[in-house]
Parts: sequence; C-alpha cells; structure tokens
Amino acid sequence: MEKNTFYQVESGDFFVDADMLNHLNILHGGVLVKHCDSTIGLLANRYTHSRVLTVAIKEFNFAKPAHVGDHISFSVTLLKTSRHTMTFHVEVRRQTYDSDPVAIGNGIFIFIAVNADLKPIPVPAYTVQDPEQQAFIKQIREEFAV
Ligand SMILES: CC(=O)SCCNC(=O)CCNC(=O)[C@H](O)C(C)(C)COP(=O)(O)OP(=O)(O)OC[C@H]1O[C@@H](n2cnc3c(N)ncnc32)[C@H](O)[C@@H]1OP(=O)(O)O
Repeated sequence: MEKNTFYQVESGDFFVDADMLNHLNILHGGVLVKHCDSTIGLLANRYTHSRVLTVAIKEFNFAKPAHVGDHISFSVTLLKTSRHTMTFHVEVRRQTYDSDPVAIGNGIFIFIAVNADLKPIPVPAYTVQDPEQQAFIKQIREEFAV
C-alpha cells in the first residue's frame, strides 16, 4: 500500500538557549508550546497551501524538563482532517551531544485553513492507506480521544 508522505514529519528543531528558561532554569513551557505551534503551523500551511490558524490546543503534556544546550526536536503526525480543520499530534524530544533522544512532551493541536479575511475554507481530504501508518494514527487517536 502506498505510504502517505505527509503523514509524519520531523521538523522545527532548536537548541535551548539561556533566554528560553524560566525561574527554575529549565525550558519555559510557553516557549516550548510556541515552538510546537509554529512548527505545526508551517506543516498545516504546507498541507493546505493556504493561511492557517491554531483553533485549539486540545492537550499538552510536559513529561520531562529540558536544559540549556539540549537539542529539541518535533515529530508531527497529521491524524485527521474535517471540512475546515487538521488535527495534529506532536511528540517532543530532547537530546544532548552524548545521549539518545528522550521524549519530553506531547500534545494535540488543531489548525483551521482560512482565507485572507481569516474565514474558514475547505481543507484537502486526508487519506492514509498504509496499514502501519493507519495503526499508529489509530493508537494515537485512541490514546488522546480525538
Ligand atoms: C499559529 C497561530 O498562532 S494562529 C493565532 C491563534 N489563533 C487565533 O487567533 C484564531 C482565533 N479564532 C478565530 O479567528 C475563529 O475562531 C476561527 C476562524 C478559527 C473559527 O471561526 P468560526 O467561523 O467561528 O468557526 P466555526 O465555529 O464555524 O468552526 C469552524 C471549524 O473549526 C472547528 N472548531 C472550532 N473551534 C474548535 C475547537 N475549539 N476545537 C476543535 N475544533 C474547533 C469546528 O468544528 C469547525 O470544523 P469544520 O467546519 O471542519 O466541521
């Protein structure tokens, strides 16, 4: 079965700087969510070839802290579309120069395609035929109830 090339994308990675920390000297949660939002927004934009807006962050889990110098990366999966929206899952990982990647967070972001007046417009239909991709999407959708 043909794999959907848009299904899952690694994108938006960055290194934690000192000016991204909170008062506890760990990566500020808001900074992390902002990076997620921007990363997923770019993918949503590439999927629809239109303007997009975040319409909801359904869930975000901060599982582990990140520190200065950590390399943060995102694995973004398009789970489903509706008439005007795209629902994405994101897994966030951190890695140092001498360690394996560690999952530090995850979440569900919903984006909407909009026109120049910021009014909703239709999103291209999303079909996944590859059984492995379908199984991953099913598992995530059940886990997050989306
Ligand atoms: C990347 C960024 O930072 S963007 C900046 C942050 N985002 C914003 O400022 C967006 C502000 N919000 C808005 O402008 C408006 O709410 C819009 C344009 C997103 C939606 O406007 P409306 O026309 O009122 O939306 P409406 O209620 O008709 O819903 C449109 C679609 O969004 C979906 N939707 C709306 N709210 C939600 C929500 N909270 N959760 C999930 N889906 C939602 C609806 O189910 C509907 O889907 P469908 O048409 O595919 O079935």
